[in-house]
Amino acid sequence: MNLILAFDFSTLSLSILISSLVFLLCKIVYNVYFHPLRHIPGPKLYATSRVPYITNVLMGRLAVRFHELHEQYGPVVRTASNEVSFISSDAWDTIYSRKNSSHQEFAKNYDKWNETANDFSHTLFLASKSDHPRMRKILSHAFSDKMLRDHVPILQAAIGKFLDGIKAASSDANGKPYESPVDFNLWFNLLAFDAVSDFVLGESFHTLTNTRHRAWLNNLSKTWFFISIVSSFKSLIKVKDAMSLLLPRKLLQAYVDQLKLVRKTAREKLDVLPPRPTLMSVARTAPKARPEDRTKHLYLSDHELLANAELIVTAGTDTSATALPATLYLLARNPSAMKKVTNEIRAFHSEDDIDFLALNKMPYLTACLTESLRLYSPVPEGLPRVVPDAGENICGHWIPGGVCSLNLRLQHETDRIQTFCQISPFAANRSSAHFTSPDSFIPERWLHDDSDPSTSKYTNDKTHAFRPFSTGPRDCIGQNFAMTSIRLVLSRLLYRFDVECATEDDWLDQPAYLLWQRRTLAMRLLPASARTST
Ligand code: HEM
Repeated sequence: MNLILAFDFSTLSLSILISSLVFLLCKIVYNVYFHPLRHIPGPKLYATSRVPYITNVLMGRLAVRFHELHEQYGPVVRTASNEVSFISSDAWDTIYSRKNSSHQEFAKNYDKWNETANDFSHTLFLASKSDHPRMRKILSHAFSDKMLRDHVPILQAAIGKFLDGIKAASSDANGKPYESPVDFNLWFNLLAFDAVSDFVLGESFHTLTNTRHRAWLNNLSKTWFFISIVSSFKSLIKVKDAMSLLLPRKLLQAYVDQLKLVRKTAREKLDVLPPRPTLMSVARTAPKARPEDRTKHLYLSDHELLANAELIVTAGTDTSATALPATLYLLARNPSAMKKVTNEIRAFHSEDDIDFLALNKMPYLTACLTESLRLYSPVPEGLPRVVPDAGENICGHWIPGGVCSLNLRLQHETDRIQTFCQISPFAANRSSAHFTSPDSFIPERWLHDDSDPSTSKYTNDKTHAFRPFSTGPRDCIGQNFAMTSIRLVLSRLLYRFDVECATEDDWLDQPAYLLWQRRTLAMRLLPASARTST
């Protein structure tokens, strides 16, 4: 009897195993040879399933791998069974700017992102097609030119603390400055966090001068790592509460606690009229100033305002905190660019002259920052979108909307497997089809100076494919804030100090999990006078 049972059990297990393998094989054969995306160029391995894609996510190599695939297969590549990656300027317009046959927005993949972070579903970043325009309209008041100009003095005060902080950090045990390397990755992170939180909440966490909240910044980049992993798994298998299942409890707790701190501070600001406008106060008072908007539902609920305050502190900090060290590092590695930019900056009579308007007189600095955003886009990975159900023609390729698994007739909407498309800013910006010498730091390519023969070989660069802040209705709302603050920081830093790399390490070579996992950037600080300006 036992023998019969054992036989039955092993036969059953074997049958299940064989059927699963046959099913898997059929699925692979279907995906590669019969799937509607079968004509899209790309490696067969990537067409089989999402597994190769997720393997790259796990290794932190997704952006780099996309770049390699585009170099090999051209501007359109099938990167997973149901996903296609693009890099061209036309693709940016079709996917992100609604310049497509139906003028439809390609939706974000809400399933993938939801649950991955505290309350992001109530923010601009994950707002549905119907909620997004309302939120964006209200919050864009806070990113107006006037707001930005009014915020500059606050930013300048934070930059002053940053400059004092790095000088102190360069001191040896006896307090003698310029003796020890400074970790610019850390210091730029502190500055970005203090500056953005002051802009959003009207209160800085003073991490530049106080070590109390610094642990959070560390946790933040670790959290991007987990959000990236969890969201990729969610695209493979549907798991509920994936974040808390997969994230180590201690890390999840640290992250949630700190967001609570931002949330608590934001909540205290809800009904306080601050002495100067902040993002929260502007977003809060905009509908009151225009009562007619209430009828059009142009307001943010308290819950939405708090969730957005958290999002913007988080999104604004880590992106700016990547662009700053990357630009400084690239300048330090390229002495002729460093010399040109310091000459431009030090042409000002005094550091006090470097203000909002002065930035217009620094075209070479702007070109250096732009070139750094090209080489080392702070958001390197793809910005995935769902192809509308009716399908769309993207760059001459018909990309169908959701298809049914194994092409069986759809019985239920849930049988539909969505098709995704995306552009990875890193792959678009490093493409040899777009840029001459794509891996070199050449700020001159952005200057378009016809009288300078050294720039003429870059005139054919396809600069429209370069969109580090994305494009269309969901592009980066903080891009002017970022460009202004980064240039102010770098110009005052390079006015006061010379900076040199303290290691031979290639700092740009680091993994990315949604954002780059930045490591220590050790640099030597010297007084500016040590450098000749000719
Ligand atoms: C160099 C710095 C920055 C870069 C490269 C950058 C890049 C981007 C990109 C590519 C997106 C689109 C994401 C997507 O479509 O999935 C985005 C969205 C966003 N960014 Fe930035 N960002 C930067 C700085 C900032 C700053 C300083 C803030 C705020 C203070 C900010 C706030 C946001 C917000 C709220 C969104 C969502 C916008 C929406 O969905 O309407 N970013 N950013």
